[in-house]
Amino acid sequence: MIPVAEALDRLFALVPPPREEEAPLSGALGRVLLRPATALRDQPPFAASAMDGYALRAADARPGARLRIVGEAAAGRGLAGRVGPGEAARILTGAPLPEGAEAVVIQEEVTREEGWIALSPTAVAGHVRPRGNDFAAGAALRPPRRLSPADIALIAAFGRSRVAVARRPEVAILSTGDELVLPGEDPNPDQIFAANAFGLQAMLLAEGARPRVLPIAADRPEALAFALDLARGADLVLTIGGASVGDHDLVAPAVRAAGAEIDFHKVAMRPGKPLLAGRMPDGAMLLGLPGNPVSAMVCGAIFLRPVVRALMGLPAGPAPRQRVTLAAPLPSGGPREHYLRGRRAPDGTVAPFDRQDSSLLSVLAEADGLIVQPPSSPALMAGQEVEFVSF
Ligand SMILES: Nc1nc2c(c(=O)[nH]1)N[C@H]1C(S)=C(S)[C@@H](COP(=O)(O)OP(=O)(O)OC[C@H]3O[C@@H](n4cnc5c(N)ncnc54)[C@H](O)[C@@H]3O)O[C@H]1N2
Ligand code: MOO
Repeated sequence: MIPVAEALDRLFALVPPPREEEAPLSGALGRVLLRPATALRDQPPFAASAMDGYALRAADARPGARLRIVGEAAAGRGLAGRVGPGEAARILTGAPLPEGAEAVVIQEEVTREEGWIALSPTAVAGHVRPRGNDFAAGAALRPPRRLSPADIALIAAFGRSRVAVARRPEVAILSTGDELVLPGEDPNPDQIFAANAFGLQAMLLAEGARPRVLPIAADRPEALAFALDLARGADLVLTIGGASVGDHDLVAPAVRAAGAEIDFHKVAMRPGKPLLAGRMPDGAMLLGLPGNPVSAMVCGAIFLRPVVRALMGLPAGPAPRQRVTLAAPLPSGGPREHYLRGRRAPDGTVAPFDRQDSSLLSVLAEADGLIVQPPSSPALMAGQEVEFVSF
């Protein structure tokens, strides 16, 4: 058994460098930028009005001034002429400031007569956005960066329709076990519904990966060999179940028979001990998760998600942890790092659930995250600080 941190380092060592592709902006959300996205020109590309009103010379912006209207500047349709002394131009928000004009007075602060305006005593001139106010030509968003909706708006404003991002990794998900049927199927009395593949599929979708759920493989070497064949082409092969020491735990022998190199098998964590990692003969990463549903989801949060983030082009790093205060005591821990399902109270303290069995998805669904109790930890009292991996 190796410690969790070492297992994670060894997994990151198996992650191939991200593969680059060009994505249209409509397909860029949540992807990781691999090259700088740069602005084609200044924004705004001209001094622009921030308000609807009248453009004038700064020297004419005196309360009570009477100015002759010489034309109109609208967004997308500037005024060809110029604004001279004693003159003003009708201007609308986003329009280029006409030549000669230096400021804008909002329309609420003028009185209009045919062809003329008079500035009110309280009129204040201003309301101009200088050229390049938002960004200058050549301004860049730099990698690595997971693209947010705001980032995509900015890149569009840069004038770019495509961005260089990491390809979404394809993850083949293989559930194993004679006892499993798909939700919607009619199980025998000794069967259960396969749950883990769908929880992990959701986790992968949330990270931006492309999960591919394979048919469930029965506990027979031929069935596993066939299913592993179907996984070809994936960047990561994720198996579920069959990782432990039982008579029907066939995943390790099956992946070996398929030509995989196993890097490690067993991690000092609870739940999640029978974790398996390696590389398939075609170079794909291999991650074998334990079958117990909570074990699979905990390994998903602690190992799969960080690995997928690295495959997506983000820097390698563990699931973020926060320090939180325990709302209830914890008994002393065993030699494995313990990830206890916990609930956060409104005051920010975290309480472990009483029932921590690794088969309890009903508890996991109510949990806000995992309390991390280090290996061989003494009993902890309420009020003590612990690390917490938030969902
Ligand atoms: N003698 C020992 N027995 C076990 C050990 C051990 O060290 N010595 N480890 C235990 C631990 S810890 C775990 S975790 C489990 C994991 O074993 P496997 O990875 O081989 O998982 P399975 O035996 O295939 O299944 C365990 C459990 O989970 C259910 N399961 C499996 N796949 C799914 C799925 N896709 N959706 C929902 N539920 C699933 C399965 O029916 C079993 O109930 O081994 C312990 N045993
Ligand atoms: O490690 Mo198992 O994953 O404790 O239930």
